[in-house]
Amino acid sequence: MSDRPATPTLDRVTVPADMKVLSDAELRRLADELRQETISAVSVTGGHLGAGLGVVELTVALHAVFDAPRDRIVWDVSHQTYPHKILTGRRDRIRTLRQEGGLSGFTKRSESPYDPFGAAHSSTSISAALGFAVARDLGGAPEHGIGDCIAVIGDGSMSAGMAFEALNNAGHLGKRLIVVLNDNDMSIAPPTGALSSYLTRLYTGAPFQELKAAAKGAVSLLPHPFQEGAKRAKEMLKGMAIGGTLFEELGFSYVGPVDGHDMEQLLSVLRVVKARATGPILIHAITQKGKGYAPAEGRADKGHATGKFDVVTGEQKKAASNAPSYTSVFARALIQEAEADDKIVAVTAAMPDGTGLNLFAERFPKRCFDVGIAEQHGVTFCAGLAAGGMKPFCAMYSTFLQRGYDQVVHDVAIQRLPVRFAIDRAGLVGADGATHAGSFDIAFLSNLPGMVVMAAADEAELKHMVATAAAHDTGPIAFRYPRGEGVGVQMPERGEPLEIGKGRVVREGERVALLSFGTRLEHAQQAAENLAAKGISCTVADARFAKPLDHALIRDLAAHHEALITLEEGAIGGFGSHVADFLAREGVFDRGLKFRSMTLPDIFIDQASPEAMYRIAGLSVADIEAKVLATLGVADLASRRA
Ligand SMILES: Cc1ncc(C[n+]2csc(CCOP(=O)(O)OP(=O)(O)O)c2C)c(N)n1
Ligand SMILES: CC(=O)[C@@H](O)[C@H](O)COP(=O)(O)O
Ligand SMILES: [Mg+2]
Repeated sequence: MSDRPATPTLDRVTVPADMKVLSDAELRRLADELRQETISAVSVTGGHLGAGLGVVELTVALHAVFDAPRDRIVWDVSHQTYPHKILTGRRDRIRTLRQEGGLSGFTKRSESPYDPFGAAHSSTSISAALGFAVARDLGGAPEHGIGDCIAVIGDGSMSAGMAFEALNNAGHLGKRLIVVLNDNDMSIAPPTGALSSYLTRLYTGAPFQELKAAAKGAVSLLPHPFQEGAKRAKEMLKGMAIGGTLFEELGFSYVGPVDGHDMEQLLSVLRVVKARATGPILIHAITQKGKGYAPAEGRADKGHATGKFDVVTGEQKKAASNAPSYTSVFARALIQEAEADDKIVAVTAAMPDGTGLNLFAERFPKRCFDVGIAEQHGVTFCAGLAAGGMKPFCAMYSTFLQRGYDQVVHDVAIQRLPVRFAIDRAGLVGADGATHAGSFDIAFLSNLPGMVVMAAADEAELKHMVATAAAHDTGPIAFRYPRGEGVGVQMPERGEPLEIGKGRVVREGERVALLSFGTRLEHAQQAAENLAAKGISCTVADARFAKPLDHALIRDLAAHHEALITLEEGAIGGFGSHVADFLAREGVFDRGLKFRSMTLPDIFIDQASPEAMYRIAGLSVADIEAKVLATLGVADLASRRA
């Protein structure tokens, strides 16, 4: 008969308090079951798999030793928190991850008291945990108090400036603060940079190997009662500390490296740290991304993110599409331009695959730079490259470019340097939700003097915009395009530079002008078609530029239509606002033009399918039709939305 209990250990744990009665052996079993449950859940939802699998033991050990939610465990990025969610009262909803109305794929304060801080962008955890520690010492949260403050940060996220700003401040303040460096030697892609090499040296150096072996040997020699106890842990900890690390120079005690999959080691070290830490302490845990699931371990990205998959084979279920992705169109167009111009270089901040620059790097390894998770540096690095006579394409997701905004203003725009911003994931992105939506770039770029801001209406337009950016040497220029596949239009052989500040009319009509900026054009055309069937004739135009605006086109549309409606997949304050401002200055409203702008609403939209998000945003075809009808005051103002 097996000595395995009939009830899985995981079924006995709803919240971390349930783990306090488990033995170390049971905690080990819990970790195994948690790993299987994580794989099973992600197989039906899709999402971030590899990072969570790599921290299963760490998650169990942290919750076993510390007392969340009083102790604040702050997960960096938080794409690795599915196991944490399962152990903190959310197992019954774990198969709703990243779906509309379901659990977020990241930590979220409104979702659970066990998520003390929301994240999704990287490298914020040490700052936030330090904030909690200082609040604790100043008597914040008097109802329940604040206990230990723990940041769990990956090696990739540690490369960002923000993480070092926080270490610098924490080392100076000297508060009791625990940082767990979860080092799996991976970012989304293999990590680049000198810090990554340094971390690798810390755990591959001979002294560590000897210490690790010694610690392991010591465990088996100890009498049984000590094996799970603090005494052995204390000894182990003493043996494993290596002096003189960068972290110690910054004022942290450094513990490690520890094997982040060895529950014995983890529990021992965490218990001692809990019992003895006085100031800031960094625990260096070595883990493996995708651990325990062969298909993830075997993939180049270690199962970083996945669609729904078959658990047995690891095979992903893919939606069929004939159109190329915008990302791949951008990458191929840039390669074409770079073949003709050796001054073109490309920069990514740790997103080579996501931005398509992996393809560029294969073709031009010396002209492609992955700067790590360092958007601020990436932007200013591009400014330097441009000042030095190169033609840099700074390829970033809209949401991550937010982090480099001061650099866009101060280092690029004010100096009028010709940095080309290729802005991927512009607009709503689906399952990653509000943290990853590219909502603000039109607004935050279009208000900068001298900046050219374009949006591609389809993949052919994107190709032309890459060519336009390559040819534009007199100042900064940006072009935005969304996540996912293009419209399926005929692709030109080569991109042709567009005339700066010139839009185009794609459908001639009479009563209403729909002026679109970006990929809403397809929906505007569909709405115009539907409205034509109802006897309402619409002109549809593609603005192409939010800056400079095509004044002649806008004047013409305003002069010859009863109503003008702008469309964009961006927050208020962007294209529509600039058009409205222009029309107001021209006095057009005084002459009775009916003007409306359709933008993203003034809310953060949670995760959902892209279609649902457009519905929530009020930017679907039906919404456009309803807006036209309501603007004209036509009887069938069926929709409540308009
Ligand atoms: C500011 C910012 N830039 C880029 C990203 C995209 N991103 C998400 S996870 C990740 C890799 C993080 O690596 P690491 O911290 O080592 O965690 P791991 O996935 O290896 O567990 C990146 C680049 C992000 N979330 N935030
Ligand atoms: C956690 C994170 O920031 C990335 O993994 C992001 O989810 C990638 O998004 P894409 O799938 O759009 O590349
Ligand atoms: Mg990592």
